[in-house]
Amino acid sequence: MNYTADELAPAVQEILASAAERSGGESRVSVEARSLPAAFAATESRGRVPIIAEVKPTSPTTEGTNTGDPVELAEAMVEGGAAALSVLTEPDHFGGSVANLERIRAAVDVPVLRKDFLLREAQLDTVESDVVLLIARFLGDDLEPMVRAAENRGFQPLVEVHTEAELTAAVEAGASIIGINNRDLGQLEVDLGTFEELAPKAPEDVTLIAESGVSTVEDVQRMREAGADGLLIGTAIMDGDPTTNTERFTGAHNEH
Ligand SMILES: O=C(O)c1ccccc1NCC(=O)[C@H](O)[C@H](O)COP(=O)(O)O
Repeated sequence: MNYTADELAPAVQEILASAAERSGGESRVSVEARSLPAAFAATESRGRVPIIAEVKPTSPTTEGTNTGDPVELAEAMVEGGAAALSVLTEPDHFGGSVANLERIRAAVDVPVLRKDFLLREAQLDTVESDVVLLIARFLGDDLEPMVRAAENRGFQPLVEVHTEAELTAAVEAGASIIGINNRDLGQLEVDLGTFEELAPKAPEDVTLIAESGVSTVEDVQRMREAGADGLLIGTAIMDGDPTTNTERFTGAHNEH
């Protein structure tokens, strides 16, 4: 692993402790993934900003829980023009579930990202998705084998980074989709400057995603100007009407 527990906020320590306890799937999955880069390209060709809209019922930094039907929320985001969806499967701190992901993926035709804290190869076998999140900070030396294990099952791995060292590790692990998280998972502070600082250091041919803390159209424009091919937005889409919110972000003036 790439961290020591006392560097992490208590909520993150709890998230990782419960992730370590969760079992894997009973048999190896094999996925025919819907392409995330192709979905981004299709959205760009319509003059819209590629947004991965997140079905995020709650989180350690969100007040209350959105009890809306996850499939209805997901369909509303697709209606608003989301290029792809992110679905929390973490059950203990984000109100997510594997069942939510299965139902949503069956109901929509855009790529679906599984958002969880995966620590072991067997946990990849819990459910099918098109894209799977691998967090560099928590995988450390296991990152490269997890990237290979995900690809061997047909998943597109999205490797999440927050520092230059993690970005280097993601590139060395062969990641072709990299998410720069503006939220520091150590202390849960958000700074959009993180993406602006790291994006120029990423290889040109990587699909680059700005994650977390985006709440206004100006934030979308800022991330696009800094080089984001797409943005992952949770709270600001879940808070209010998901269709209107997604439409607003996908329609942010496209400077990219
Ligand atoms: O969102 C949290 O509170 C959180 C706390 C601890 C670990 C991870 C957390 N979020 C994970 C995410 O990556 C976000 O859900 C995602 O990037 C969307 O962020 P936002 O648009 O700020 O809701």
